[in-house]
Amino acid sequence: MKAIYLEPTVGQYLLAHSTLPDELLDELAMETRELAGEQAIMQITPAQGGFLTMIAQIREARNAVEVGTFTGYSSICLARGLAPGGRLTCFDVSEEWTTVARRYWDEAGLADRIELRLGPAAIRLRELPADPPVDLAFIDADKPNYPVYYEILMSLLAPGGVILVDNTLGGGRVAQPKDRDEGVEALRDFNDMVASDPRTTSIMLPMADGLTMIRKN
Ligand SMILES: C[S@@+](CC[C@H](N)C(=O)[O-])C[C@H]1O[C@@H](n2cnc3c(N)ncnc32)[C@H](O)[C@@H]1O
Repeated sequence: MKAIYLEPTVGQYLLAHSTLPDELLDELAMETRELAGEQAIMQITPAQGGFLTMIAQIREARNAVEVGTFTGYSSICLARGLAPGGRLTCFDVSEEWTTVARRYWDEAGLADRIELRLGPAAIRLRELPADPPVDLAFIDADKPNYPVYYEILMSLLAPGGVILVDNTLGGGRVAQPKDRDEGVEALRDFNDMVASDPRTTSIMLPMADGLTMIRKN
């Protein structure tokens, strides 16, 4: 989703003063628009992509997890930031979209670092071993299951490990108490739960549609 809290000119200025996505990511974004039409909005923004790579680099991530892969943009950004020998495990229900992701992992030379597990993530995440612990996770799938993904990942996360969660502002609707839409309420409950979790420190960033960054103490 686009940056909804910034003037477009300011958004363009920020991007022009950040490391830009390479041709492969631009090509993937273009192909996703052609294949997925309006659904292409599910893809993270270039600024978020750069941020994911940087967090993975700073964290020196060796065991990363992604919930919600779609055509692969965010997974490529995460995998590029992994420490040498690091691995990314991706979860998604869609064979159709992840076939595109697999092709781009090959093109990016990342296929040996990424494993895809197809199926409902609420079930498949539970198959992950506790050892080695997860040091970085990105949640960007079906919103009603965010609390489930969060709890499973918290149980697998190393101390100092980081979880990033996308779309936590729900188009800004979470901040409008009169909006009682079921999906908005669920997101609001999730945000309240994260903010009051004594096991973590967290910050909500106004990046794209809201990106929450959570660190396990
Ligand atoms: C917002 S898109 C992910 C976008 C991706 N991070 C990117 O940057 O391109 C959400 C993805 O979650 C997947 N998804 C939806 N429900 C799911 C579930 N129950 N378990 C696993 N994946 C699911 C969808 O198939 C879709 O590919």
